[in-house]
Amino acid sequence: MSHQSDLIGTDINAYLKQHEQKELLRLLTCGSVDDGKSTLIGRLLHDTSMIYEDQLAALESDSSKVGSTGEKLDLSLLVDGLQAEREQGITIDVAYRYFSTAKRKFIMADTPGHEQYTRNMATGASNAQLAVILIDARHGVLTQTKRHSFLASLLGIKHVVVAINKMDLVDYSEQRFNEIREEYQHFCGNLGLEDVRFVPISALEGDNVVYPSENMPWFDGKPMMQVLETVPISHDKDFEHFRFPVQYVNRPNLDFRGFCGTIASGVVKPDDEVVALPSGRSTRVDRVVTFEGDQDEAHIDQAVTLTLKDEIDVSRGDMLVHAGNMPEVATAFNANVVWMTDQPLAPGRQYDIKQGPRYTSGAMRRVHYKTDVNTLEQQEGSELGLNEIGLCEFAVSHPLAFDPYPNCGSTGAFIIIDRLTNITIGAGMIKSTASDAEGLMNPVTIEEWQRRLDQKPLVIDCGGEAADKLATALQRSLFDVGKTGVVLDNTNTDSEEDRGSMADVLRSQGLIVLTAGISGTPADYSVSADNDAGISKAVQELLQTLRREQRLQG
Ligand SMILES: Nc1nc2c(ncn2[C@@H]2O[C@H](COP(=O)(O)OP(=O)(O)OP(=O)(O)O)[C@@H](O)[C@H]2O)c(=O)[nH]1
Repeated sequence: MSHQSDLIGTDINAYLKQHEQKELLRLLTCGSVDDGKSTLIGRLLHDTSMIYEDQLAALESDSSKVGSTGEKLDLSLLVDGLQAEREQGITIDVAYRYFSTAKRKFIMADTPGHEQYTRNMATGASNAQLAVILIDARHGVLTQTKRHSFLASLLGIKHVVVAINKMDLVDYSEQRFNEIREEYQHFCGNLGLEDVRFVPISALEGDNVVYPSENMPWFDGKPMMQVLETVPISHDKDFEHFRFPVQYVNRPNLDFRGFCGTIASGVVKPDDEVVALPSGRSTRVDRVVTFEGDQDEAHIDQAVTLTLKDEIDVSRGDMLVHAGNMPEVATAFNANVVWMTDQPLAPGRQYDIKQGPRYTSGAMRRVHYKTDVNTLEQQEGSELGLNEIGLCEFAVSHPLAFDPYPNCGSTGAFIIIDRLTNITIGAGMIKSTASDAEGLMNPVTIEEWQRRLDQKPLVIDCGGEAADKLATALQRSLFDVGKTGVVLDNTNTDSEEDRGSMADVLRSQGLIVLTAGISGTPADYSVSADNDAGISKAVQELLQTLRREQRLQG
């Protein structure tokens, strides 16, 4: 390789340490056919001297034989693996390229741009922090540009670099650059992209890719590589909301029981009060154990083992969170779904759902709307076909603890798996909790409910500021001990009288009815909470009361 740190020759350990500590940026490149994506990637690798000497020699020889750039190096030939696949018509996947500069490490996902590869782009984008959206300066903003930008916003990518390429073919015109920038800003206004930067480049000539362009003195921004090296990504991390999905319970002997996983967000310290979800049981952290020994603190992205002060029941897939800082917990939710297989996502069909280490089964209840990826218009529909995207409502058989996807990508995302083939057929991003009460009408869960109609009937009135959340938390805890609850909230019925009679009907069927902040329902129990900490306490107290009165076994 032409360039490398001098440290490699003198102190390899110091070099490795330095490399390990560099910040990692995951990025995605998207562009339409012939926008110059391959040339840009080749140019980035070439100008940062990330090409080995023998690769360079092969590139020179290939360029003279099959290149499309005359005398010049055809840098697009460097990344032709993907193109070769395409010519042969075999499955196009996401190609990942790894490179580094003195400042950062990069993992670049290179995805094909055509609409039929929407699912590939979703895969490549799923953990990207930045998207490079390529525009051909001659053509301006195209349908594909809009589709790529929509997907980037849907998948929660916070930083977008709009690279306006082939500036050499428009005489490096400032006016053309400004036109395209305004056009893009006009349509992306609705997408909620937080950080959008524009760079005029020529991938072929190397203008503003790694080095500032002498041909565009009017541009006072940074060349693309400098943007990639300096975009502030550490602020994107959430150190506030502690979420620890348990990946494995480590019990090497009778004296040690640790919960292993990677911290999805937030910070944890010994003695922190934590709640295990979905059970709602609370305790304190005893130790934060790592390969390097016990730590005083661990934070997002670190793989750790936590031990707890009390022997509470926590299994793989459960989540530990701080008391007073709870995620949503629900068996029904609304999520944006990208569908990735030929057989459509249809209501009522059973799928496996995997959210982090948690597996459950579930079904889609209804499509709220589908989004046309080209026009961004919302359309009606009852199913999602291959490469379609829509907001759908799901019901799952085990309560999931999650945050809305824009708040926490790790806990708000899930994949949908075909039960027979075990293949991932969809990707979902949770938007909000959906009403569990509607599950009563759902053919998928009715059997489950009938199986559980053995409990003594009761109605619990959940009041206070956090009535809805309290009802949902209680429902989840009841479900966990093998009972089924139904939440009646304001939206289910219009009048108090209707609510009263609906509660009676449900009760007569043996279901536990939870009413959230509504009056007029004769209740057996009344619980109240105003905040997350109150909810956890109220749930515990009610469960204890029900157990004491032998209305709830176990
Ligand atoms: N003049 C000029 N030509 C460019 C520039 N960037 C790329 N090209 C040319 O545009 C053509 C397409 O470039 P590629 O890099 O293969 O484009 P791509 O987007 O990767 O295309 P696909 O792989 O087909 O999706 C090639 O002939 C490139 O040499 C540029 O900045 N200026």
